Amino acid sequence: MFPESANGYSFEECSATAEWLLSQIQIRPLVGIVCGSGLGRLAEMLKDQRTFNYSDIPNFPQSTVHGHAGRLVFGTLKGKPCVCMQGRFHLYEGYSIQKVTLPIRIFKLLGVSTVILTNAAGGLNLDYKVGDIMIIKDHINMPGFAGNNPLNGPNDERFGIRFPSMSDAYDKELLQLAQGVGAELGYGNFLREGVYCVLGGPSFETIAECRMMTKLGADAVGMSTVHEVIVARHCGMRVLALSLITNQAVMNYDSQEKANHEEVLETGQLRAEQLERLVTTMVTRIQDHNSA
Ligand SMILES: O=P(O)(O)O[C@H]1O[C@H](CO)[C@@H](O)[C@H]1O
Ligand code: HPA
Repeated sequence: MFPESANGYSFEECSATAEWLLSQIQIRPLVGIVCGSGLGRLAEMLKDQRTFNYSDIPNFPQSTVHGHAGRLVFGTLKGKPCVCMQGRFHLYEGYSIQKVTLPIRIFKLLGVSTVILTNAAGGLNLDYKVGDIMIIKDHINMPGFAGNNPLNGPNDERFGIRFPSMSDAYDKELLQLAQGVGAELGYGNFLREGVYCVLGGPSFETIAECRMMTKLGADAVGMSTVHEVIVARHCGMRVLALSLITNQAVMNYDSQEKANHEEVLETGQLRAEQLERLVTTMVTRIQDHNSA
């Protein structure tokens, strides 16, 4: 089955981690940010930082992937209190899906009401170019089809309901705000809106798999984010998610191209500044909501 399947953290364990963090910091974050592969510089935009290595936080898993520093950073973005994961967890690291998504529940217990997730993704849509930023409007959860869902196991109503809807996973108001801010910043010719398909990884996709995902309506493919979105929505936080298209998925048998993590990290560096500007400008404009 899946690693440590259905072994989540209890509400009390999550609360203990959140209370430990709250006892060390002055600020109360309203926005939670997750940095994708190679996109960790975003955390450096925070002012008056207080940083924790994941290894020092009770119950936290460790980052094992190059391009994911493994630090939780608290601070403000233009005065707005934020918490930022400089490095996320992935299923292929061998963690249970509940462990992968634990920080999202911690965000909730810290007082976060809006989550902004970023990721690096392969472009499936033939119109997409490397360096495009895709605002995620919907997802296809492949591990979910196989029964690997972060909400598996007993449901604790203190987090959320047993059967949460996902037709409203990506907040429409935040999506429009991202479009508006992107247009203002002059990102019109590389800002997209599309469907993200998550796979388990860590192997990249075959050509046949990429063709299949395109037929299913996916515009980009990656190995993260969706589990975090499900957990965030389950506990009532609003979600905005952005994919940086770091490489073109290989769709042709004649192609000599091969997906590789180095290219993913390099593209991250090229577009990091624009992505940072988009996220920071958005954060300053977000209206605070207590729940979705
Ligand atoms: O989704 P993030 O964390 O950005 O990372 C992406 O980059 C890695 C592959 O290069 C995979 O982990 C994929 O999911
Ligand atoms: N496939 C899966 N995950 C990814 C890719 C890809 O092409 N690029 C960045 N993350």
